[in-house]
Amino acid sequence: MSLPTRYLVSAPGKVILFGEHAVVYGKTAIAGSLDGLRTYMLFEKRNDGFLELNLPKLDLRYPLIWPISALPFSKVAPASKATDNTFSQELTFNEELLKTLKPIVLEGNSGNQNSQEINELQQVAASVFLYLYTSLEDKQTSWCGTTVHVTSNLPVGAGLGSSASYSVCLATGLLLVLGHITIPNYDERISDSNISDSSSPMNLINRWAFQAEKIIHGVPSGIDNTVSTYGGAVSFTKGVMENVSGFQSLRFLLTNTKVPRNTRILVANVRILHDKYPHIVVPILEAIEGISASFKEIINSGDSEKELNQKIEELIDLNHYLINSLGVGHPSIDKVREITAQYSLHSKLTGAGGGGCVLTLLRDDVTNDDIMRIMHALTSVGFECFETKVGGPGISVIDASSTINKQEFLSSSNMQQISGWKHF
Ligand SMILES: Nc1ncnc2c1ncn2[C@@H]1O[C@H](COP(=O)(O)OP(=O)(O)OP(=O)(O)O)[C@@H](O)[C@H]1O
Ligand SMILES: C[C@@](O)(CCO)CC(=O)[O-]
Repeated sequence: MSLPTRYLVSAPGKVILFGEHAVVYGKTAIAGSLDGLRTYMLFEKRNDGFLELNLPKLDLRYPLIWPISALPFSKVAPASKATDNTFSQELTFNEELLKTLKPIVLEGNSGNQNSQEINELQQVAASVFLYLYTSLEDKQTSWCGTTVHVTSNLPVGAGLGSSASYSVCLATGLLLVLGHITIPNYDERISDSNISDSSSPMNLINRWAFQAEKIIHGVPSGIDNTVSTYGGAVSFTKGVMENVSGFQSLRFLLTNTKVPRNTRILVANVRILHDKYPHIVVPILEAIEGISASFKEIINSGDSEKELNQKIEELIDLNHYLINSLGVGHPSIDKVREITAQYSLHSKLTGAGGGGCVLTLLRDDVTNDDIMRIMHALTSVGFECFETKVGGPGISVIDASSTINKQEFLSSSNMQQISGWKHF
C-alpha cells in the first residue's frame, strides 16, 4: 500500500469540571477538550528500518533510535495484532510486552555519542511509542521506519491531559503509518460521531490511546483519552460519553500552580484510601457524582445567568471540599482559591490534583480588567494563568507530504492555523 510520506497529527488536552477521581470508580464526570492547548506530532517516513522519537518537551536533548528488528514482535499474539478485525476486537493490555520492552527502551540511547540519562518520565513516553508500534506493526505498509517529532503547548503533568493527547496523537499516527486507517475527508468535526460505533476509526484510535494511558497512569478511567479523541464538552460514565450543551459557553481561568505531581501515584493513593475505608470513601465518590448530575440538570434548566453561575460556583466549592477529603489537595491549590476568592470567584483543582492546575469559573459579569487584575495577582506569586473555553475539535490530521516539513513543524508557533486539517 502506498501512503503519504508525512503525517501531521494533533489532539487537544482536556479539563475536568466535575468528577475527577470519582470517574475511576464508574461515577459520572463532566469534561471538555481544551481548544488552544494541544499536542502536535509529525510522522516522517524512513526507509532504513529505524524508529526515531524526539521528546524535547520532556527535556530529552537527543533523539532515541531503535532498529525495528529489535522489537519483540513474538510477544504479540497474532490474534491481538491490528489486522482487519481490530475494529471489532476488545483490546487486552499486554503486560508481557511492556515488561519485555523495558530494556529495549534504554537501548534507544545506545547509538548516541552524547551521554544523556533517560529519566523515568522519558522512559514511560518511549515505552508507549514502542508498545503501540510493536502491537500495530503491519508488514504490508510502504513505510520502513518512522521519525516522530513532538511539540505541545500543554504543560506536562499539570492535570490538563498532556499524557492523553500524547497517547491519542501516537495512536493516530501509528495507525495511519502502519496502514490501519486512512486520512479522513471531513474539514470539520462531525459532532454526532458515535463513541460506541466500534467500526469507526475514532473508536479504534481511542481504544489504542487507552492502552497507552494504562502504561502512563496504571488504571485510568478513559475519560482523558476519550475527550482528547472526540473533543467537545461531555459527561462521561464508564466509557459512555454524552454531549453537554451549554458547557461550551462557560469561560474559565486555568492556573498552573507549577507544583509537579504524578497522576499514577495520586490515583493509586485514592485507591488505597478507598480500600481501607470503603464506608467513608464510597459515599464521598457518590456525592461527587451527585455534583455532576446537578450540573447536568442546571446547565439547561432555563435558570437566569445569575442563578446559573451562583449554582455552578456552589458546585465548585462542594467538589473542592469533597475531593480534598480524598487527600489530593495541595496548599498551592488553596492559595489559588484564596486569591480568586478575593475577587469573589470560585475555584477547584482539575485533573488528578496534588498541585497541577486549578479551574476558576469566569462569570459573565467579570470584566476584562478584572481578569487582568486576577491574573496579575496570581502570576505575581509565581503561578501561570490562561483564560480558556472548552469544546474544541478532537483528533485532527493532515497529509503533510508536501505541505509541512520538519523545520516548519519545529518553528511554527501556531500549528492550528495551517490549512487543511481533516477530522474523522
Ligand atoms: N509532550 C509530551 N512529550 C512526551 N511525553 C509526554 C508529553 N506530554 C505528556 N507526556 C507523557 O505523559 C506523562 C505525564 O502524564 P500525567 O498524567 O502525569 O500528566 P497529565 O496528563 O498532564 O495530567 P492529568 O492526567 O492529570 O490530566 C509524561 O510523563 C510523559 O510520559
Ligand atoms: C484523576 C483522574 O480522574 C483524571 C486525570 O485527568 C484519573 C482518571 O480518570 O483516569
